[in-house]
Amino acid sequence: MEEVRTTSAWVASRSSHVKVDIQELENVVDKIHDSIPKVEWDFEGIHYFDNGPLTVQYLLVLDALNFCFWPDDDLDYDHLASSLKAALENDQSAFDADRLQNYTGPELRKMLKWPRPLPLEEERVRLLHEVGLELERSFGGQAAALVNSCGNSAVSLVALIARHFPGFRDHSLYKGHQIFLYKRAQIFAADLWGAFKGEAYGSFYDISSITIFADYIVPAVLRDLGVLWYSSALLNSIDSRKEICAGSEEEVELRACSIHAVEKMRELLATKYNKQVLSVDLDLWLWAFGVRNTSLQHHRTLSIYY
Ligand SMILES: Nc1nc2c(c(CN[C@H]3C=C[C@H](O)[C@@H]3O)cn2[C@@H]2O[C@H](COP(=O)(O)O)[C@@H](O)[C@H]2O)c(=O)[nH]1
Repeated sequence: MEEVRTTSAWVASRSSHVKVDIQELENVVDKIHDSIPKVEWDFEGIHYFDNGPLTVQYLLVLDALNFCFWPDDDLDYDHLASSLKAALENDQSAFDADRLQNYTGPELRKMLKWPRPLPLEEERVRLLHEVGLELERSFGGQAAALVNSCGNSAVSLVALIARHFPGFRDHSLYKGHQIFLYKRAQIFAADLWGAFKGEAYGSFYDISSITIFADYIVPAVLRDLGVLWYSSALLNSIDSRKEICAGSEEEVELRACSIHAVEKMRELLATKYNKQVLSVDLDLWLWAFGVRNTSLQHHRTLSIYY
């Protein structure tokens, strides 16, 4: 994920709406270095897990739909994860590749037990079809086969997903440069690692290469911690719940500076305190803090990527 790291750093070195406050970042690191909060994967108890290939299929479907909940005040990630789990428990073939290719919007809504159209529903359906079609065409219909072909490398898995599934190619243009963020592809690797506790389908020798997952929760937490500084215009937009356009400088800076800030935290933990920490662990700590603190305002961007 060198591209994610270097292109995010590139944005952070030229950004004007968002800045990483290195002094505040150091203060946070000084505070947490001897008791880095560890949050367990599935601390909520909402995910499907059977220790086998069906779990891999479930996680790929979950992460294909893991974006943009905020337009509906009542919808959140927990609801998605737990309703997909219930659907699979009720019908073990619900996520078979041929079934994925045929869901309609109303059927998806029914599966998720949601009484009204989902945010970006047509996109969600299209992305499900894309996953089903490509799984069938290249991996015998099995997400587990996709994972098996990456040689226990999370980096290869992310690259493979980006190559096969256009909907996972999370990138942006910023001042003419291509910036790679790969939120859903990376979170799929991290979910496997977390669910299978680093064994079997979750065994990756290079899990430390994964960065955080630039969504709309983590930037809000980093702002709350003082690690990210926002311009007053951006602060106003976020606090007044104004939509921020996908691909705008503000949006790219929010996401890229979040990635860069957490990479800097890791670096400091290693150089100042000799502590080797994974971005995946820092991400889960920050994200869990963010979703428990519902008063934090987050940026609102219509996007299929996060
Ligand atoms: N950075 C980061 N972003 C994450 C997650 C997760 C869930 N990961 C699971 C894995 C193990 C744990 O047990 C978690 O359950 C979801 N999101 C993002 O949050 C947003 C949804 O927010 P809200 O509208 O409040 O539900 C949306 O952009 C969604 O894509 C994460 O881990 N890291």
